Amino acid sequence: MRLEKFHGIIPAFYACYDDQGDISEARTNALCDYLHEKKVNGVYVGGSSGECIYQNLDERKAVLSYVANRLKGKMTLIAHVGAPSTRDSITLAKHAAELGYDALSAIPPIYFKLPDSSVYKYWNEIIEATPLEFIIYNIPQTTGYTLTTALFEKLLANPKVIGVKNSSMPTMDIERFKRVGGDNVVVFNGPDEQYVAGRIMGADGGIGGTYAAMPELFLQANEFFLQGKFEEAKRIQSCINDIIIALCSQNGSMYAVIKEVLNRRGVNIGGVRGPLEGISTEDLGRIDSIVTMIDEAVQEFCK
Ligand SMILES: CC(=O)N[C@@H]([C@@H](O)[C@H](O)[C@H](O)CO)[C@@H](O)CC(=O)C(=O)O
Repeated sequence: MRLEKFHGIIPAFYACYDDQGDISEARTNALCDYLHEKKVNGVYVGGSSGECIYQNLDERKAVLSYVANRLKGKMTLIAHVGAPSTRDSITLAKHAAELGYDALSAIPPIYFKLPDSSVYKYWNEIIEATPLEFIIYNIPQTTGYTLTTALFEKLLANPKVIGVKNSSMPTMDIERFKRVGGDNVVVFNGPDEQYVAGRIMGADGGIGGTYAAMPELFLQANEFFLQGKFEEAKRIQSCINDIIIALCSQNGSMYAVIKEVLNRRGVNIGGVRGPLEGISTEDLGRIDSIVTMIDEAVQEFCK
């Protein structure tokens, strides 16, 4: 199937900084190699987890280049090119197209509350800027904008629009988008806490911010789903949720905690950029327990 390359487990790629807080090519490569080794289906580069909102245009272009240079031909590559202005989004889109990304994606416009007509125009101008296919990014909790099924349907009139990454919390939204698009579109589950539920409601896979901290568990959850082992899928999701709650309950932001988890797992990608909070001394001991939770879950479920 044409869209099959977008199915499965697609981690949202993290920002990889050096010790001074600048984008690091070497650390970006290390994260690429780690995810390739884990056999994930693709990566979503430069989205929320990529801290795109805290990076300038040159930095975002550099990240897109480093990842493409390392992973092109090895897995599916999706470039998130949403930026405050249409102009910058198009610059990023053209750059991603030159690098051979498989698809583009973008959040709706941020900061000003704009009408549907402006959102439609924004996405369409990005879509028309390159030959690449496009995945809409619906994440109302951070953008304040909720994609309706009516606008989704209107966007799907353009054959370059192949799906939606849905990060809103109700799994019903996944069911509704799938209902509108059918087999010709790919719907990604966004909230990692309900990966299994999202799959049951019609998602073809997921793009998630915690996948890279525990790729084995999400790959296994996906396998359980595909094999129709719903009891096991429910149990692994429950374990994943305990881990996500722990990742989100520290003094440091979730991304800072995940980066330290990765560090303990042998991949140093630096810290986070302010205003995201870094980890505290108190967090360090608790992060040991989170790593243990992940290791034990991998032992239990991924034989
Ligand atoms: C609101 C939010 O950030 N949602 C995340 C989730 O993966 C989220 O990190 C996870 O479910 C933990 O709450 C993704 O849907 C977005 C994402 O991964 C990205 O664009 O990087």
